[in-house]
Amino acid sequence: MTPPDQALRGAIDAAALRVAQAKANTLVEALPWLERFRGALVVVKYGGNAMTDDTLKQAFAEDVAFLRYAGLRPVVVHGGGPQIKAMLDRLGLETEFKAGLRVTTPEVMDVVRMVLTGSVGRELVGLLNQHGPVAVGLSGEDAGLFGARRRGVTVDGEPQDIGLVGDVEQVNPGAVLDLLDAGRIPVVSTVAPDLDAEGQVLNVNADTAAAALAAALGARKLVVLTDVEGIYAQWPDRDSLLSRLSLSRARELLGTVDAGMIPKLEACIRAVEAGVPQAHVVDGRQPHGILLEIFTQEGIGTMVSDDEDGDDA
Ligand SMILES: Nc1ncnc2c1ncn2[C@@H]1O[C@H](COP(=O)(O)OP(=O)(O)O)[C@@H](O)[C@H]1O
Ligand SMILES: CC(=O)N[C@@H](CCC(=O)OP(=O)(O)O)C(=O)O
Repeated sequence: MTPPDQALRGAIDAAALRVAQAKANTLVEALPWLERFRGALVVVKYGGNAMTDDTLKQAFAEDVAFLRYAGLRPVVVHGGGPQIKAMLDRLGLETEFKAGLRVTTPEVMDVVRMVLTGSVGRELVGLLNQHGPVAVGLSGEDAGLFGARRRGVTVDGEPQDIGLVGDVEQVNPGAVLDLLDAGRIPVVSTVAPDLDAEGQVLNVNADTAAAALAAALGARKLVVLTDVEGIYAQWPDRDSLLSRLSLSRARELLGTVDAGMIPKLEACIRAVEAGVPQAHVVDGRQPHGILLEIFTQEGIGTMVSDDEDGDDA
């Protein structure tokens, strides 16, 4: 007869095996996606409010490291609006947003550069490098990565000056490609030299910079993380979440989305127009949202593609 302690060990071993088998099944379910995306270049835009929680930051770093070790080539472009605001508050400087973009004086520009490149980028590099010496930070100023031109906005039909804010007009992706070829994860902050004023740098919205970079790199996907489930047809009606959007429907929707979603939707449209097959707006509050998007049939969030039959709106 089996002694009681051995019978117990048998039961525990069987339970542990079942758990291990479930894990193996999960890994095997990801196999078709691993095959499909092996070597694929994916630009992930991380920022805003999805970047303020420590647990979510760790999960983000795990996801990006996972992509790298699974054989994809992730590139991170980060924002840092809340972190810039916190530093401006500490310094007693006020700023306002017009059409989703920060009005940027020379004083504010110094803070934006210091926070994005000197603090937020450094922190992300540190988190990623907990998984191996893979991440390298750079800004749009490094190796001529970005060239930008000043832009204004239109509010209620009136053109308005917003100071040292630019749009990326030139991308020289050599430095990013060198890092990818060396097996690194580039982490890009979106401060960019002004093409019209030597020595001047401009504040570039991170969503639009991510789109420009994804286009220049010929990325397979652009994934924009945010603080809602995706793009809603009738914001804030929570029943109107869109899972797929064609380019033409996305362009129509631009007229109806508000503030923060404008640069994200614009970014998806620009990337897809420039040949990126799929651009996604994904909930960054959902731990491991990037993996859910890339490695599951259902995906999450909203996908913009040039498939005109691909609407669910
Ligand atoms: N149609 C829409 N679908 C989803 N969100 C929308 C829409 N229109 C406006 N929004 C707003 O856009 C916000 C996301 O933009 P923002 O706060 O700038 O994001 P982040 O901080 O992630 O960069 C959402 O929290 C929501 O309040
Ligand atoms: C011109 C402009 O608005 N630039 C942004 C750059 C950072 C950013 O885009 O950060 P999020 O992705 O976190 O919003 C800013 O100053 O806040």
